[in-house]
Amino acid sequence: MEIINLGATNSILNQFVAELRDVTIQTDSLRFRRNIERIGEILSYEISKQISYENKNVQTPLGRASLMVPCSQVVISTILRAGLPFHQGFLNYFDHAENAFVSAYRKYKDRLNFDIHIEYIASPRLNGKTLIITDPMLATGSSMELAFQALLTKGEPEHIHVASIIASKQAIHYIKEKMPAEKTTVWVAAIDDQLDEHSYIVPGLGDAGDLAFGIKE
Ligand SMILES: O=P(O)(O)OC[C@H]1O[C@H](OP(=O)(O)OP(=O)(O)O)[C@H](O)[C@@H]1O
Ligand SMILES: O=c1cc[nH]c(=O)[nH]1
Ligand SMILES: [Mg+2]
Repeated sequence: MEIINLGATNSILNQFVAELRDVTIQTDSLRFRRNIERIGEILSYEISKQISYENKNVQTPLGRASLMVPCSQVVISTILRAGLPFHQGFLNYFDHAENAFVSAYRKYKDRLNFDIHIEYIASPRLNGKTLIITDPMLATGSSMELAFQALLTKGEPEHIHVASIIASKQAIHYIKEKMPAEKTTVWVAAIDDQLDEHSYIVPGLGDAGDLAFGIKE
């Protein structure tokens, strides 16, 4: 399984990640959502280099231009709710893509222990398609694994791109074990070393869903 950490190369991407993490900036929820969206756009561009292309002739006012254009059938899927602005970033570029949505939330058994619950899925058929699963945070990796399992009930994708912003080292190891190595590529903007006792990424950025949409009851 290929793991691509785009934050390891200097680019404007890291300014957006820094603003997501910064306690003095991240409370501006409009900027927080927009930064997530912008990172979605950057990851889309990078992922677009790995899909299939075909030749197309285009009639211009002055002649015919021959160029290579994407021909993969792309499905952008997102894990609610923090994934929503990230999804929009992908859709800004893959504007012809089909879309899928999966819900996942942590149901706490006590203060520290939880199970991930999936209650909702809306997806097209996935057979033979390029599936991009977007979620800004990969903490334990469980939400990603279970969302992927839920999506598999809709068919077998040809290739899977897992797209995230901050992943823990633990989540990277977990995803490597749980997802098909031969046809999964993982794209992240940062890999952080630790999880705290609540399974939040450290240093991470806090709770992405709450920062984007407000604290839930
Ligand atoms: O890797 P995991 O340990 O499963 O954690 C990561 C999940 O946590 C966040 O969602 P959260 O459960 O906070 O829901 P929310 O987006 O509604 O806030 C995030 O968007 C992932 O889906
Ligand atoms: O660090 C984390 C872990 C789960 N969900 C988040 O939003 N942040
Ligand atoms: Mg959350």
